[in-house]
Amino acid sequence: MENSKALRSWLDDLKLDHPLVIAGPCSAETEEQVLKIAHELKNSDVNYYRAGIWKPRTRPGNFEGVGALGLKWLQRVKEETGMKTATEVANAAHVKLALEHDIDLLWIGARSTVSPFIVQEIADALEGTDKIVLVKNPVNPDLSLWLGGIERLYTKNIKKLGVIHRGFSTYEKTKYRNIPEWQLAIELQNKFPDLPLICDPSHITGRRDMIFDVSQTALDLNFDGLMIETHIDPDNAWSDAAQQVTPDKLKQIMKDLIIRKETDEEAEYNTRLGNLRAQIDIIDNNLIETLSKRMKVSGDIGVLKKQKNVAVLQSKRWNEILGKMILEGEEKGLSEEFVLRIFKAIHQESINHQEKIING
Ligand SMILES: O=C(O)C(=O)C[C@]1(C(=O)O)C=C[C@@H](O)C=C1
Repeated sequence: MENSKALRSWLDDLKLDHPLVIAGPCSAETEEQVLKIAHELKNSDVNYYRAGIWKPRTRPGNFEGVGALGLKWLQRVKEETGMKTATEVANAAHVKLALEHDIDLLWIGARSTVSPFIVQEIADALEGTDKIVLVKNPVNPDLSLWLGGIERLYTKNIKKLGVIHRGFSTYEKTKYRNIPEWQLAIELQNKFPDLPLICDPSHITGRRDMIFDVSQTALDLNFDGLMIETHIDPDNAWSDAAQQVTPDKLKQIMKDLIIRKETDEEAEYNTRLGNLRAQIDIIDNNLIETLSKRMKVSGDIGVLKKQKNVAVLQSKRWNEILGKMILEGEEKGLSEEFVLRIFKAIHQESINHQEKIING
């Protein structure tokens, strides 16, 4: 699959003057709940009304969705409010039912994207559809697997495609439910600049008080839209209560978000930007120069260690360096997380370099 302008034509055809918004409850619970939220969202920026009908839960015994019955409720939403509808599908049977109920947008969840068998089954069932199909990232940060999902759909002549970034699972405790790893989304944009890219801040944060900030970051990174879980009574939602917002809160978020343009043609802006970018170019060259010098010294240490038969990894020395650099970084306004990432990468490269020397 190659990038092409045609990939974003379904989005362009909507002629929106704001980011695409997909909102609605995590799960359809009752007909009344689904309709009540929908009516609250009717005259807002929401383009697609979402509701989970089949819910993949981490452990059995939790609410697993109302099933096909909920699709009828979504049909009523469309009839009564005019909003288009969206739901998650996870197998061929779901696809069949969703198409029979004229759901406008289907998405493949993170736990399905990890399995090429499931994605293929869904792609086969959707062959040639003119519905919009979005693929959430797999739970693990694997860009090829994510794009593989899109390619399986594309090969089945499904042309209204897009991706949803919902963050990645991690064993580490972080402030996020699923860490954003924005770098992956940036890489994806580099490969497929015209593939519509939606952010799901609800699953990234797992907490409603962080949704605005993550949404703003997404827009600053040129995302095309947002999927935000919205519930009339979030605290008493049957699933993912902590991350849902009320319809009023959603409207406020949409109002407060700043939408920035991709670039500006004004001459003074471009001159100043050009000057600053020239500075960045020089600094980047110096960084490479410095890193290469460091690697040469590391190589000399490797030669020395080889002569004396000493192990490559020296944890005590390494921890001293890390501690010092974190403090140094802090003084210079660099976050601990950033310093750790950079120096871990440098250390790994230094080890690889010495390994080659010692075993060469
Ligand atoms: O100090 C050493 O012994 C080195 O080999 C250098 C270095 C580094 O790159 O800073 C590399 C590997 C060791 O684990 C510790 C530090």
